[in-house]
Amino acid sequence: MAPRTLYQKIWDAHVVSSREDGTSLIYIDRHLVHEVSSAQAFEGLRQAGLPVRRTDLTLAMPDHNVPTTPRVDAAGRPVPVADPASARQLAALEANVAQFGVPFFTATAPEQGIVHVVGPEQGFTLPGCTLVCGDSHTAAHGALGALAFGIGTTEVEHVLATQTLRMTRARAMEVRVEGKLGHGVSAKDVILAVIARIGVGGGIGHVIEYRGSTFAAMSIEERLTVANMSIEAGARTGLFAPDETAFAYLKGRPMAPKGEAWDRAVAHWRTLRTDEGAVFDKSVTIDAAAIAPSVTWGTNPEQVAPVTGRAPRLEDIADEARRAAVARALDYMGIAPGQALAEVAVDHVFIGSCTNSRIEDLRAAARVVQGRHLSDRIRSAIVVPGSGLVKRQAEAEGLDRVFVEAGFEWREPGCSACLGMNPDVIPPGGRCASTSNRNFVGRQGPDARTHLMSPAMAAAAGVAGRLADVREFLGEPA
Ligand SMILES: CC(C)[C@H](C(=O)O)[C@@H](O)C(=O)O
Ligand code: SF4
Repeated sequence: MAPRTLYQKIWDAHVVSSREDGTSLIYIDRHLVHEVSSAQAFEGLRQAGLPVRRTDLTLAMPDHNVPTTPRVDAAGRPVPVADPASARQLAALEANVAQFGVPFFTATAPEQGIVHVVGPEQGFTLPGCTLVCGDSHTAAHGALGALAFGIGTTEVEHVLATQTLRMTRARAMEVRVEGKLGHGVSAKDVILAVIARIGVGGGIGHVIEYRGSTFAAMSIEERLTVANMSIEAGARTGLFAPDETAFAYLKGRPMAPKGEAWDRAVAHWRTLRTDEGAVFDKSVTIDAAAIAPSVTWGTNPEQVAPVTGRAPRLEDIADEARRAAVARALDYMGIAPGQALAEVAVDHVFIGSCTNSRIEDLRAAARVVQGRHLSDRIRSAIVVPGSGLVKRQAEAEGLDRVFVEAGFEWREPGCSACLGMNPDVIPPGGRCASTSNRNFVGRQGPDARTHLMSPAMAAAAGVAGRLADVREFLGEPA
């Protein structure tokens, strides 16, 4: 057989049938469900009189709309959700999972959290599986070697009913990063550098495989950050070949295989790598040493620069359309062309989202704020763990105290200020140092301004009251 990429191998293993028109029916091994993209899908099943075909391969939880303030009162009673639209959507999910028998973590379950944090954490996400969710950041699960796609509500219904999905084959792209990352440089800086290089359309039509020594040295949590943002480069999804790091991460997780089944699974997972000589349709290589702690200055994730740098000067941009787009972005962001980024004052901090709300993210942020306090300029600063288990772990390590003593609020798990679908909204004109993945116009609230960065950088921005270089807050490199 001709040498194949990892993507081809997982795809080939899941084709149920192929059509002349180039589409294939793909078997889906795992389906994550949240409240925003599932209501119509369940309604469709109801109308067609269909059950959920494989409830055992489906897992649901609320994440987008749940408030991140306490969910039970002092007497242990659930606190009602104030926003009527959110309350309706959350109630609909609860009713649907009950009617169709779908496994469910309620808003007060210790395991509840953002689907993309909970899936890997529970061992629901496994190497070589196909995984879907009605959510664009499903690409995250590629960190464990799952072929993971964000899908629309109609497709959610199709998967619920049939456990299959009709898809066209993508092209394969290789993104290589080689070498050791510099002091204070995180996985978030790496994926922002990748997007800066290939552009927000650079991955269109492709599945990205992340390769090279820098990625091989990353933990699963760091890989989750990288794979998560594949979609921000336009890619269909992102993938890492599962390795010893992935197996060690998964071993003993509640939903991972056990005993002999584990040994068989690992033996299979070891075959899941791109063969020598397999050809990628596109390939880029980035030198790890060239990546700096970075912040976005604009309104898409490719508009990013080292924090020591400046916003672009319009006269340096030859292309007229690009110049106009940059001018519009800077105008929205309230940043002058050529302005030094470290001069930009910040008034909100958000540490959370499926990109950066895992335990390692919280540790990295806590390391920066330990013994320090938020600047007087900061109007709101929240830390939102990605799941109840992350929250509990952080509390066991005393990280909640570190954040609270520094002036942060310590919250319940959910999507929170990543997008304005719940009470955690940045006010108009507010400027937020955010560990999320999208800095689009109005993403965190109408007229709110978002600067994407790593957890350590967001912590540094909170302490400084401006965009700040985390290296000034860390000790000398070890
Ligand atoms: C609400 C949901 C469907 C949406 C998505 O598809 O990604 C959200 O998670 C986002 O990040 O914008
Ligand atoms: S945390 Fe943000 S990006 Fe992730 S699923 Fe929620 S809203 Fe989407």
